[in-house]
Amino acid sequence: MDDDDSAQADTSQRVSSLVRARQEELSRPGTDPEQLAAQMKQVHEEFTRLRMYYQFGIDEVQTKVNILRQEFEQIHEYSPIEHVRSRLKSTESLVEKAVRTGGDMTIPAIRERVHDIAGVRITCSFVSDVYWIADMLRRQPDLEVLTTKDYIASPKPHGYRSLHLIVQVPVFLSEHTEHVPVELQLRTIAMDFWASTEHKLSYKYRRNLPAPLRAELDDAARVAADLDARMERLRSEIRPMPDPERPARS
Ligand SMILES: Nc1nc2c(ncn2[C@@H]2O[C@H](COP(=O)(O)OP(=O)(O)OP(=O)(O)O)[C@@H](O)[C@H]2O)c(=O)[nH]1
Ligand SMILES: Nc1ncnc2c1ncn2[C@@H]1O[C@H](COP(=O)(O)OP(=O)(O)OP(=O)(O)O)[C@@H](O)[C@H]1O
Repeated sequence: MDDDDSAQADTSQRVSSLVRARQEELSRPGTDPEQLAAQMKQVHEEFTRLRMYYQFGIDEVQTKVNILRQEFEQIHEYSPIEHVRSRLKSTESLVEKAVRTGGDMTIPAIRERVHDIAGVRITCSFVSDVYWIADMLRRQPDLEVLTTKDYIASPKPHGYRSLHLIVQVPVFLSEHTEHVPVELQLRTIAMDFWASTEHKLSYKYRRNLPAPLRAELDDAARVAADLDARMERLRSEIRPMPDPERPARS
């Protein structure tokens, strides 16, 4: 078994033991089997509904980003958006994070403390485009920005850089409106390259990277930041930043 397999087996084991604990709790002497079955069905339904709402939240945000992207590509002949990727957190990863962060294992309590169940990642070529796109989204009246974490202005100690927004989007359902938080990660290609490599290494070494690898990554983070600064200087040759004081031409 290699490291990846054993990390996966470890998570699966933790999820199964959680389910077992829940089953044991429900099947204590005196528990009515019909009541037990009804409770298990209810848990399953709650999880299915939760995942559906968050997928709709992703769809809403992704539509907004795609509209901006197409407008730029078709009308302005320049798009600050290079790639868009979305993901709905897997049940396994959600349960693992819910356990890791501590607290009640009820759906409302998990929703309260895990804010990245729905995620959209936007990759740009240039740092100024990251902030430009974030401002465009911030100005949309139906998107409420709940939190902003600027790891570009203040990188994490190991070198991670990105702009994170938790935005809340309304999802209009048949009988009610669900306000769904979506984690938006905005970053440059260089930041994305670094983060995806660091993520793969952290996963392989279960977040305990050997010191030489950590040092190599720290250095790579500095090179990536330097590349972003150099590319930013070239950006003005491609397209000047719009003047926020001047209204756009229709
Ligand atoms: N590769 C990589 N990704 C990171 C790092 N730090 C944050 N991220 C990504 O950004 C997400 C949110 O990170 P934070 O803003 O630190 O969020 P948090 O709620 O304080 O902490 P998390 O428990 O990591 O979600 C993570 O789930 C990762 O996808 C990092 O050092 N390396
Ligand atoms: N906001 C996001 N948008 C798009 N992809 C994301 C987002 N957040 C994480 N991902 C990607 O989804 C994959 C699965 O991530 P997963 O949800 O298991 O963990 P994580 O969010 O990176 O970490 P953690 O569970 O510790 O918060 C990874 O490749 C990760 O880079």
